[in-house]
Amino acid sequence: MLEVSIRHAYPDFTLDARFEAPPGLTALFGRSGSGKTTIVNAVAGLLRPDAGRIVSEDRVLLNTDRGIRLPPHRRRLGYIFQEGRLFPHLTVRQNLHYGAWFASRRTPREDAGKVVELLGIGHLLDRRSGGLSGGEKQRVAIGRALLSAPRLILADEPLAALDEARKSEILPYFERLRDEVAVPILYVSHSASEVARLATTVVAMEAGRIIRRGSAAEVLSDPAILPAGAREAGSVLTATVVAHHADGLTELDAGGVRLFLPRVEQPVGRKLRVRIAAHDVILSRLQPEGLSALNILPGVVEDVRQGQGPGVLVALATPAGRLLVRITRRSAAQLEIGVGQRAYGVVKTVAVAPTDIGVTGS
Ligand SMILES: Nc1ncnc2c1ncn2[C@@H]1O[C@H](COP(=O)(O)OP(=O)(O)OP(=O)(O)O)[C@@H](O)[C@H]1O
Repeated sequence: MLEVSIRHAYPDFTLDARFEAPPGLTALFGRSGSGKTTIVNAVAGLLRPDAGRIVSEDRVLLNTDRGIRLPPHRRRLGYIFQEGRLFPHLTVRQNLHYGAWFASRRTPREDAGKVVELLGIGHLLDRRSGGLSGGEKQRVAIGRALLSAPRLILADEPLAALDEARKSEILPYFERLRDEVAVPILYVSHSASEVARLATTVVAMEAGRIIRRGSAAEVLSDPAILPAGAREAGSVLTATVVAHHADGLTELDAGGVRLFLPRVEQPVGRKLRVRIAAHDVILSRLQPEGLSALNILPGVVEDVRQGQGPGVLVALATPAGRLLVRITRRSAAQLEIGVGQRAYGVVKTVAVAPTDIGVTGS
């Protein structure tokens, strides 16, 4: 458990944030300038906040009331930056050892083997890190952070510098980190899809304050919380793999509703989290018939929220969870959408991208 309570004033910005991060991956989520990096820097010990208390796994890292402030190197943190920050002239093995050296021999030798296996970097050990791809570098950077035997991992926008293909290569390693390594992770991101895929807990920030804390499904599907803007709005449903069909589709069960997605390479019985972008859902007041779309979720309208632009965000309570639908104001008026009405959300199978489907952490 990580407990953070920080107050800090810059000339034009005041941070006043308090939250707890339980085990798993806690995403600090908010738009640029909301204060995410300021929090990470305070936890890392790189920023001396005006006032605050930070406790990681029962170790007090900072308590300004009691004059306690551990220096950065004694905080036992693993740091994963946006650009791997490896030593390019050293081999992967040497870069990894650097992490272990920092831990002053606290990492048992067999752990290094486990980390190398977890991240699939065994074949890269003798390569110079300068010659690796962006995705490979980032895997080594994760390994180096892990081998420093950290009590907490800080990851500040670790995927932001990667293209879409590299992102989808790295996301499963962060899932493994979350599910297989018992070290809490504080993960900074402004990407709703990344947070939907990885976060056990989401701490949403705006203008230096925490505006919401909860599970990815709860926070991201709250129409009031759209730090990334309405374009990124979407919901997170939990579903279980039921069958793989010969026509290339995977059938899922989401709270009793059948969903069909392009083939998902996960075994039958596996629980998944599926992000569905609000602009990929069609809303219907009547039960649709004769449609090509395979996924129809019945529900009740819970919330209708007008944005500043032409869009309206409708939250639909369905047996599969809360589904967000983005429609135009005109459609909302034509459909006479109102809270309490029955409606149907229609999701095209091919609208769900592979990066929007991940395994659940718990
Ligand atoms: N050293 C500083 N002096 C003055 N203001 C600062 C300083 N560092 C950060 N700020 C201000 O604090 C605010 C929050 O910055 P911060 O980097 O924490 O935001 P962020 O959410 O991490 O944004 P981003 O995603 O762009 O990094 C910004 O308005 C920034 O200009």
